[in-house]
Amino acid sequence: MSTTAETVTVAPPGPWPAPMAPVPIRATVRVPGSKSQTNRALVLAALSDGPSTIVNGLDARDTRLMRDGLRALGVQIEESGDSWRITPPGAFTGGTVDCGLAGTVMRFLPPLAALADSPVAFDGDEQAYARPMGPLLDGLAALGVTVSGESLPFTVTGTSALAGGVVTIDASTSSQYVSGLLLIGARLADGLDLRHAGESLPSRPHIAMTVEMLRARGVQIDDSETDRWVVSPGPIAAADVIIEPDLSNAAPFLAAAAITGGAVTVPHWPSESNQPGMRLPHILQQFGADVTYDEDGSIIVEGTDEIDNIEIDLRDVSELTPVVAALAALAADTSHLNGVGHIRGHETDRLTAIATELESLGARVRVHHDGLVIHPRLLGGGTWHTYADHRMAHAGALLGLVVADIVLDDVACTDKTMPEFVALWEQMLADSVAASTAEISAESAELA
Ligand SMILES: O=C(O)C1=C[C@@H](OP(=O)(O)O)[C@@H](O)[C@H](O)C1
Ligand SMILES: C=C(OP(=O)(O)O)C(=O)O
Repeated sequence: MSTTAETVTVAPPGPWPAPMAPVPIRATVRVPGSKSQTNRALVLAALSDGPSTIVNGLDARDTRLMRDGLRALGVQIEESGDSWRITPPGAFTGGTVDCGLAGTVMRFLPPLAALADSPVAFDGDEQAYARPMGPLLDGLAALGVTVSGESLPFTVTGTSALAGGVVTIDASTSSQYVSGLLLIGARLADGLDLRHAGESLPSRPHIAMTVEMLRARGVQIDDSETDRWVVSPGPIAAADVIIEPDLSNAAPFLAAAAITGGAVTVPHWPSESNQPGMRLPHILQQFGADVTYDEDGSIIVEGTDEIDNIEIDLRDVSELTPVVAALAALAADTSHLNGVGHIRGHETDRLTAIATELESLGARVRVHHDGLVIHPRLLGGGTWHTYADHRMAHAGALLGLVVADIVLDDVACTDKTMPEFVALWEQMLADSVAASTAEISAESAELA
């Protein structure tokens, strides 16, 4: 039997004892659709010249907030199973948008609000007030939009007739400012000539994803110069799209095979994608796992008897950091995770959260301006705080497979991008036990 997203339920709030793996993990896990693609597809559909359909869109808190936010701006969204029909309004209306803790909502919807015919008020979870917004809001102000506030909560008062032109921002704290502005670039009278001037730019594959999805809808973008994107004015064509599985959300499942000497298969692994999870096969190989693909397009990760330490720059794929850090805490020697200073502004300050939680289990961790140095030690059980961060929950669950008595203080935060996480995880364990039992029975039958 394979573990699927359709047959599962959302985890209740409260403590969750992370189950240990009684046998090597061996399962097939179908992960739901990509958060990043879904929320881009929704925004692009709202900006398009006609109705669009999204199939296999992720149904989770971040994409619910996006759908509700778009509805507040006048967009019509009809949901029928895993097929959503999005009809853009004649003009975006004013209203109130709840961003929750979703970076894609707080960074992609203010530019749309700048096109609305009346003010749009943005709010979110209290924890989201700490997430950086300044460069995006300054970029909107440079376009002639009135913005009150520098972080959540704030109000955007735009006009449906923005001129556009040259805008320079410092996107070193999030690539999402660039993506958010690019999404509306074609709708500005003179288009958009967006430049990044700052220390360094994280998550470039996510910007490439934005550019690719805009181009697929007929938008012309010149990105031949580093850190500059020139978007020509013009219509954004409606399009019907199928969303890929969320490869970053496959990370804890694939890593489960790596740390237990098992084998996990994830179907529908794309041969090409701008999702950061495309780096996972290489990362898991660096940790010592074997990676193969079958003829049906599934990836298979198999653990070996060792977990190697690694030195890695995760700047492009920083959302993988919590799971990579958990693997590093189980490795043979010290690992260096670099290029991720900006994840202090993710769902929580992830550098501090990872260091605090790993140290509480017995590891030694040094936080520096740009990342983490993780010294593995014999780990013991304890409370693993998730800080409302879905990927901290993934990391804690992963460690719990091989370290006894880890209890996650709250696993309901996985609802942010994968409400099925606990059900999929528990099914993965049940499937592994069933696979081992079947193997033992087959061996006994052969011997008899
Ligand atoms: O555009 C996107 O969909 C995302 C961009 C990245 O943000 P940062 O550039 O802030 O890291 C990534 O970490 C986040 O999970 C999703
Ligand atoms: C950083 C993340 O999310 P967000 O889209 O809220 O920035 C993440 O999912 O790891």
